[in-house]
Amino acid sequence: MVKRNVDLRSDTVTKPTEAMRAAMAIAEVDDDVLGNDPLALKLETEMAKLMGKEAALFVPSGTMGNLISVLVHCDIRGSEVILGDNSHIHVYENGGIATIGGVHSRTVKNKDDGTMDIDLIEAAIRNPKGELFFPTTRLICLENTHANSGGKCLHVEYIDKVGELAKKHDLKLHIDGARIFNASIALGVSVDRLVQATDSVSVCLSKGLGAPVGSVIVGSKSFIAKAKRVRKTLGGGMRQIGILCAAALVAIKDNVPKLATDHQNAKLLASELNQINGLKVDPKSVETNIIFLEIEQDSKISAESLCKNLEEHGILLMQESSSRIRMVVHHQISASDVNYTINCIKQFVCGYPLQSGY
Ligand SMILES: Cc1ncc(COP(=O)(O)O)c(C=O)c1O
Ligand SMILES: C[C@@H](O)[C@H](N)C(=O)O
Repeated sequence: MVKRNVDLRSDTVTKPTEAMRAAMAIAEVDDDVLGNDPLALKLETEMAKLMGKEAALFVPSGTMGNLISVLVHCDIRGSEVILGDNSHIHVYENGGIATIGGVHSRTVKNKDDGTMDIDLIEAAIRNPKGELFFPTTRLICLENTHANSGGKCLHVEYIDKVGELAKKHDLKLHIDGARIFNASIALGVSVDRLVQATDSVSVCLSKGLGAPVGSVIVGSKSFIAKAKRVRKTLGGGMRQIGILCAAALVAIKDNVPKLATDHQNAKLLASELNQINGLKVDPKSVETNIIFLEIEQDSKISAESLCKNLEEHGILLMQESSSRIRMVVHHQISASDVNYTINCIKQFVCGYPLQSGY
């Protein structure tokens, strides 16, 4: 069997396509801090329209997109944000909203479907009468799809309800939409309708969309004007970013249509994995491109030994714990790569002979 490279660590690992590189090579550029980079303006205009918001801003990363959004909404010291205890902002962004923004986090438990119970969100909102003791709640953050729940989609009805709750209490609503296009395709709901109730969204260009770098935040003109200042303060104002925006424009055109295939390949991988003794995956729980695989307790293998063995076959996975592995499918993973991966796993876990033909 011919060894091949199959990188399932994340959808952040994709390499620019030839079409992206060609667009980058001929990109017309200017100084974006001075507001003149033509492809940045084109990308921001296109993304604002796609997301149904007044304006957009290119930022270097999804982490910075979330940080800027929270800092704009919570621009008064002593502000508090309600967010999921298993959300990316709370778990993987170095507590930046606190360490840099002085914003206090009030977590609500994320349910298995990535949502937070709406009654618990409302209960977490501080009573203004207690202002002598309490921070002031100013923002609710959701995440769609929800990565740590396995790429679960938050439905538009739920987002609308949280939006109504935010309005009722004069709060803002932000969505970490790193994979919002995955949610849109999986749910069959347009992105602009999915985020209609929000005040801001951070959209990753460099995940499922496959661009090499960047995210875009969208919101009102006033929100984006403030966001541009915070971006500059954080050192995120860059110069000839048309080179990056050129690739992003290709990514949006070429790769949004491929997300459905990513989801199919993830479901194929999950259903095949689930048939292997000692491994546990719930194929029904795979809604988009992320799979969490559990190694059963009495299994003779561990997550570490499986990852190590597969690495020898060119397959890269993300080990989450001694018994848990994450696999993320993207547009540079084919059905044949999935079958190759399954073949290698079967050989290691069950001792099946490696089938040729891959
Ligand atoms: C849900 C989610 N939000 C935000 C981010 C941050 O994006 P970046 O890695 O570009 O900072 C990631 C992962 O990278 C993510 O999975
Ligand atoms: C690990 C995390 O930061 C990244 N967003 C990923 O999903 O790979």
